[in-house]
Amino acid sequence: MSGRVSGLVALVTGAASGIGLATSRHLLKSGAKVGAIDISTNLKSTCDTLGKEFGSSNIAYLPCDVSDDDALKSAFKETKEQFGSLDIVVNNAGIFDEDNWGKLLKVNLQSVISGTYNAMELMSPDKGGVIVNTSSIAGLRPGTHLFCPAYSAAKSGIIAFTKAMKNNLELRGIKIRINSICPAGVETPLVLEAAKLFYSMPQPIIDAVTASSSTEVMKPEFIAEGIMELITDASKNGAILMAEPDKGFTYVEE
Ligand SMILES: NC(=O)C1=CN([C@@H]2O[C@H](COP(=O)(O)OP(=O)(O)OC[C@H]3O[C@@H](n4cnc5c(N)ncnc54)[C@H](O)[C@@H]3O)[C@@H](O)[C@H]2O)C=CC1
Ligand SMILES: CC/C=C\C[C@H](O)/C=C/C=C\C=C\C=C\C(=O)[C@@H](O)C/C=C\CCC(=O)O
Repeated sequence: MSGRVSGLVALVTGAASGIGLATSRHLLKSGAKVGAIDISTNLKSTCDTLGKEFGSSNIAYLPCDVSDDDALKSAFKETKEQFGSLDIVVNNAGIFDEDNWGKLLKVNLQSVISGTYNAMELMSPDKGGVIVNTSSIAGLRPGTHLFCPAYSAAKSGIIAFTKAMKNNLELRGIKIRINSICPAGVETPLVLEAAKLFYSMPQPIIDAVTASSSTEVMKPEFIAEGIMELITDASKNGAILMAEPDKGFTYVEE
């Protein structure tokens, strides 16, 4: 799968808000059909709004808890059944909840792994496809994200999984590309949760994080542009794309 997304079928998790919503909108604007997965009650109104703008036959409303493997598999199958194929998957849903780290690992890491296996099962062996997994700069720099160790572990896990799976797919001759995006702070409800925890930390932690990380936030639409690049640029496979307010987009060197 490379180049234009017009006429292709995409599935986005966490589609009701923030980066997932901006990415779904970008895909629809570019002519793709989108299976929109989210646990939020806002998903219905989000799909209605997107349907009015881009055509209701181009969006599938798929309420689902991504940490429930069976429910996630059904939602993936439903997308293929409704639209006839599955070409693009953005495993993006996530939470910021250090206290509930068991749940965090399921939502932020397990669902990315199960989403990837679902995609591999449903994408066409001839046409192939592309998967983008939303990690975080916290996954690349866990040592500076000392206010959220479990979140950082989940996001590091996504990067390791993406790199290993890229080699796995390539060596088996499977025509699926897999990439990951690693944003720093993005203006969404999730970063407000992060800020709440961050400002409750002891002063030495606040000082250490502030000294090492940007306090600026980016717009979700900017991150969606990076995800679209990872989807459409056929040369990107196993790519880890960082997005930072001061530097913009940079790829992690191998
Ligand atoms: N906002 C930020 O600063 C950054 C966010 N990220 C990552 O980007 C991804 C998207 O987050 P944002 O757009 O920022 O947050 P958001 O809170 O705006 O969107 C996350 C979406 O995921 C959904 N979701 C949560 N748990 C779910 C579950 N169990 N099943 C299905 N859907 C579920 C939520 O309902 C929400 O619509 C996450 O993986 C997050 O970790 C990465 C780096 C920075
Ligand atoms: C931690 C909250 C981030 C921004 C809120 C506010 O705009 C300013 C906070 C002041 C200083 C802290 C900045 C720390 C930033 C980071 O460490 C970023 O990488 C964002 C961290 C977590 C958000 C979720 C994520 O990166 O995946």
